Amino acid sequence: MLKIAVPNKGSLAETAAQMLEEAGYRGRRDSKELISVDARNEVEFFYLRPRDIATYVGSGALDVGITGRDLLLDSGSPAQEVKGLGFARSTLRFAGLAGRFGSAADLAGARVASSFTLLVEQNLAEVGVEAELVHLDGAVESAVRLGVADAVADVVETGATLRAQGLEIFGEPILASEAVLISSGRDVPGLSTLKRRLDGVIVARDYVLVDYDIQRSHLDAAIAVASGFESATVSPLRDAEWAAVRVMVRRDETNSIMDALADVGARAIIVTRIHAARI
Ligand SMILES: Nc1ncnc2c1ncn2[C@@H]1O[C@H](COP(=O)(O)OP(=O)(O)OP(=O)(O)O)[C@@H](O)[C@H]1O
Ligand SMILES: O=P(O)(O)OC[C@H]1O[C@H](OP(=O)(O)OP(=O)(O)O)[C@H](O)[C@@H]1O
Ligand SMILES: [Mg+2]
Repeated sequence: MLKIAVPNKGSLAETAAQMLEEAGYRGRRDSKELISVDARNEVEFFYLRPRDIATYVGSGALDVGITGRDLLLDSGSPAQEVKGLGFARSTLRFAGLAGRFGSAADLAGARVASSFTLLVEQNLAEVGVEAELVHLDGAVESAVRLGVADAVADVVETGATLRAQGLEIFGEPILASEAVLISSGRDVPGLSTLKRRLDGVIVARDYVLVDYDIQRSHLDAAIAVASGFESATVSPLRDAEWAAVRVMVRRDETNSIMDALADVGARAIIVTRIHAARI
């Protein structure tokens, strides 16, 4: 059985569990369960703290897992990133009181609080800066106000949490992170199926189908707006001057593409969600 580590709480947990369900696996029914078996798919799920998942997978105790790229790299575990899963996107950034620091070089001799001390140490070593690291578990943005650090290195999505504490980002990003599928590096039965299924889930989440009718004389202009994943499906209509077109487009581009299609003469533009996909 393929042994899969899944985040049991925090911002990764819900979407990770949802993606596995959408991929056809049956996860736990009760949030108190730590292990659950999906006999039909021959997989066993282990619900663990996101920060510990790379340790379990890297040791070979479990075959694969879902965690954050930042957590994987900060763990120092030999587990390998298999693929990005496109959610929990964030960056690890330095921040300090407005105007206090201009770049990482200004951190020499300063106290830097973070939950990602290994990543920060490596980053500072690369730029040749020696600073004192203060390891904190979370709510790192409070460290400056409370006087335990001069600067922080923390996860930033919108930046709202930093701003609320009067902090400002400085320097280059330390890391761009997202949820990732990781593996122990062994090629185990069921892994390629899991990968393929997750690819399908990502496509179904990120793309929609757009159908429209267009006069053949405007077809090239419309295809130039959206050419499809491989190539657009073009079907004849009863009126030989018209064609029906179907393309996959990125969900976040849907409205701008619909506008551009309408501008080149497309009519009856219809957008449909994709339930499942194998690409
Ligand atoms: N606001 C956010 N936006 C996007 N990704 C985030 C955000 N906060 C945390 N992450 C990502 O989620 C992962 C951290 O998950 P984890 O469950 O350990 O922390 P958490 O969601 O902050 O929960 P906790 O309450 O235990 O701190 C990391 O990969 C991190 O980059
Ligand atoms: O840039 P923003 O959109 O504000 O999001 C970033 C914040 O979200 C997470 O915090 P969380 O709420 O998980 O608390 P934590 O610090 O205790 O982990 C992260 O640690 C940042 O603090
Ligand atoms: Mg957090």
